[in-house]
Amino acid sequence: VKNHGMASLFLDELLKVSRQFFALPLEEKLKCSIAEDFFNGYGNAAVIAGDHTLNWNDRLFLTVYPEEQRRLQVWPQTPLKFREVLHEFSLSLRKMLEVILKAMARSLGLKEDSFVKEHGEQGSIDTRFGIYPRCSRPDKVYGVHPHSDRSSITVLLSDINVPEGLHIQKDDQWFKVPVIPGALFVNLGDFAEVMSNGIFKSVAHRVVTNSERERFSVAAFCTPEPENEVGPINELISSNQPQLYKKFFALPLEEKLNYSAMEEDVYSGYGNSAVLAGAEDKPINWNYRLFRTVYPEDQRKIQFWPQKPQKFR
Ligand SMILES: O=C(O)CCC(=O)C(=O)O
Ligand SMILES: [Fe+2]
Repeated sequence: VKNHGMASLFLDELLKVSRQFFALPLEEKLKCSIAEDFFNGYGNAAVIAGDHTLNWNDRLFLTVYPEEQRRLQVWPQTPLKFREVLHEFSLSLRKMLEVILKAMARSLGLKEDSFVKEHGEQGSIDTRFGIYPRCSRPDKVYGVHPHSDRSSITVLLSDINVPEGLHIQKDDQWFKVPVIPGALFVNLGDFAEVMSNGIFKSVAHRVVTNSERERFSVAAFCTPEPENEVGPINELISSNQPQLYKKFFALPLEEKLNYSAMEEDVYSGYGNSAVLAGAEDKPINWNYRLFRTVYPEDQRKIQFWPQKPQKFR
């Protein structure tokens, strides 16, 4: 995407503060270590060996929107301009997100604000600053494994000094994403696929490593409000286009009960959270939930994972 309202000089500045942050001594970076939410902050991507190739990068995650969810205690104080630049980036991202969601809706003949509404005013924007160090065995090691993003859209700024890094998959083939100075790359994520009832595809992508130069990137993941159980827009469901994605919590109770919490493992499963009345001034919990252990993989109880909606697993 070009003409996104962010000047080239500003994007250069964004990559510059990112480079400067990662160039700090480790003790300095560790001041921004992952916060108590296990998400915001500095850390490296999980390196899970086994028979998998590794992820080879360092990253700094910072939620920028809604503003009250910022955890400023892990926002870098050096370089000095970091916070200001990130704040400005967040304002531009908000505008860009709205323009893109509206354009996506129009392109499907929907009311302009269909996706904006599904997304909600308080949808989150999480930024991820990443560095992929030089790697002597690019044949063995990914920067990031093939995956799709959980976002509705992801906005990506790539290092203009490194012509190759990100690949996307189409028709079982991998394609290099070109790096165009001044442009941003927009990836559709899982929520775009769900909202559009499968018309938009959540694109599989990966990052390869490089033995010659390190690479930087800044990604911004835009995700619907967590309280919204997002589903396909009604107008996109018809007899020709059956609903591909259902809302788990909207399923009939009998169906949800197929995934009830299990006696031998009360943690994994669907059920409502304990309503502990007791002391009169304590509020009670009022929600439904489905717990499943996902890792380690050999502890998954796959027989109790929902088979509907089809994409759940
Ligand atoms: O660094 C990139 O080019 C993309 C990273 C990515 O796909 C991710 O963090 O989800
Ligand atoms: Fe991604």
